[in-house]
Amino acid sequence: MINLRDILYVRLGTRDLEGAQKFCTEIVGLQAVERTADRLYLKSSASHHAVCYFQGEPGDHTVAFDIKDWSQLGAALAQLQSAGVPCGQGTAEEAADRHVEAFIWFNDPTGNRIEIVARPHDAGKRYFPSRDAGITGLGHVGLCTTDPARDQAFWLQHFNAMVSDWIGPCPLLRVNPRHHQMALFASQRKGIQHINFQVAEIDDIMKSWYFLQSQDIRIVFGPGRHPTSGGNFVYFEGHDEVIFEYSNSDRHIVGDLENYRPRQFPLHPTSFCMWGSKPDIAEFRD
Ligand SMILES: CC(C)c1ccc(C(=O)O)c(O)c1O
Ligand SMILES: [Fe+2]
Repeated sequence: MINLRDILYVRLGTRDLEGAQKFCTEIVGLQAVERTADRLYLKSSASHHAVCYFQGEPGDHTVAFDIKDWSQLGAALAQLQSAGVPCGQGTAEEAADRHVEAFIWFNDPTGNRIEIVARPHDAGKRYFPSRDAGITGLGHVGLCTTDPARDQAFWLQHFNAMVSDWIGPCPLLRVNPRHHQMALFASQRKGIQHINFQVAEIDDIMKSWYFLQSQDIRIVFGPGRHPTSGGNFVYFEGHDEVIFEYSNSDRHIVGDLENYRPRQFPLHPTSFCMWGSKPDIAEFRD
């Protein structure tokens, strides 16, 4: 069993680093901490970064988690190798690029690239954005899956992942008490469907909703409230058509875990939003 602690960063390929920087700083409210000819690092908390854009193909996505016990990184790689999972160890140069001491990578059954990180670097400077979106940190990703049941079984077999709730066949998975760090999202493709940043309160959601409209940003869902995590939310389309979500989900799964039963919500609009907002998101329309 590989014990993960939390989601740490995402890496996104882009052909337009300048556009990514403008959108993420001026619209999303992330802080650019480092920029080179082919890299852009953006932070949302005390961690060195939550998002790294690299010069490359849009759609080339990676999600990273940190491991609870860094001394178990080698054992994690051995477990994945013996199970026949495509995987490998990052080089020292690749680790430096990620601002971590060490990492391994693997592909999930859909083909999503996931990294497991040991001793990620924190930053000496606190998060200080130019736009106050109320962000408190990276919350979760919506990760595309071509077979939700298969990929759920993969995550439950190898990791400390647990199902918090299902919407239709799609599980909301957690590796710590927060409601979810990953929402497996039925799709025909691999990659990240949305990136969630947690914000402090509902006022931040509504203030951003007005702000995003004033900037002609396409709102694709919300404002609304998820019955699953309980979070208020707004989703909007960003650079390279990646969708961003702000939410203030405060549901934690704690207490008598032996008897916790994930709730099964039907594949119906009310399961996505209890206020009646309708998503304008490709995967929902298919
Ligand atoms: C629409 C997606 C899959 C979704 C559903 C529920 C929650 C939540 O409970 O917070 C999300 O964050 C989602 O992104
Ligand atoms: Fe989400």
